Amino acid sequence: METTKENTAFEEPAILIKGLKKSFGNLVVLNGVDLEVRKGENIAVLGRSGSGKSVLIKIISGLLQPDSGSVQVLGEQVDNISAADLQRLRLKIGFSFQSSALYDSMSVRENLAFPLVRNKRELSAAAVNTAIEEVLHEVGLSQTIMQMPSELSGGQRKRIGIARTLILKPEIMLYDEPTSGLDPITCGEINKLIIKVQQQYKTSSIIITHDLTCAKATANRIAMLLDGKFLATGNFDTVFDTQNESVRSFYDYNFTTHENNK
Ligand SMILES: Nc1ncnc2c1ncn2[C@@H]1O[C@H](COP(=O)(O)OP(=O)(O)OP(=O)(O)O)[C@@H](O)[C@H]1O
Repeated sequence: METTKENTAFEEPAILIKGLKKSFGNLVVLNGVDLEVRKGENIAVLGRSGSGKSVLIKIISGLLQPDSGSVQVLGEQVDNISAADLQRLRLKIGFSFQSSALYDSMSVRENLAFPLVRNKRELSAAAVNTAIEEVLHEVGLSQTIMQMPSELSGGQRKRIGIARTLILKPEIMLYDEPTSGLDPITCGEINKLIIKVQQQYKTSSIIITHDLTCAKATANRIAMLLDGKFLATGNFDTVFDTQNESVRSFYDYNFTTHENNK
């Protein structure tokens, strides 16, 4: 499956961040971040451990307040939004957590029904069932409907976690390390699913990852977070065709090692 390439004409931005700053005490984490995620676009955010990637997505989803700067999500100013508007906006944002965040005591069916029953109370039982069947089909796991999370593989848990997010038909997807802890073949399947979600659900996505194979496969553009700012943004080959030592060492350490280990 092919990703849409960087020069595709995307519409207005889904996420627009300007001059974003965030510190914790003396620790400056984000120091003037600018980022535009266009509608329908997948952006991979790369950066070393502790560089502020998770802080960035927490600010985008309104879980953390920035110190200064402007954060616009689907036309709403998240840095200055009422609690009710934020709650409404969050329904349009899907999170795929590193841990998959499934409820272990619930079956796959119950895990998928949960967000619908909680957020779309108007839906009939039949409509809930149809939505569950559809989304399971999309992630290729129809057969797991009656299983418990403990009976699923790591890759299957990730897929069900993504399905649970997709069932609310989000406009934005935030993937936190979607391929971490998975073998290369399962990583490839998750990468294909991320592209399928982009194409089928028309989502705009931020993919936080250390896995450069994932970034290359899934993202229209890469953004490298270094020293509190996006040092380089562009398509994969452009970003890594550089003499910048920090960017090169990130590539050499992560990608060369990863590729050689295949
Ligand atoms: N609520 C908080 N209070 C204090 N410090 C925090 C808080 N949240 C994050 N930090 C600090 O901000 C820095 C960036 O954290 P963040 O979790 O965004 O890193 P990351 O780039 O996602 O790292 P990793 O790739 O390891 O997940 C870290 O030094 C972290 O300790």
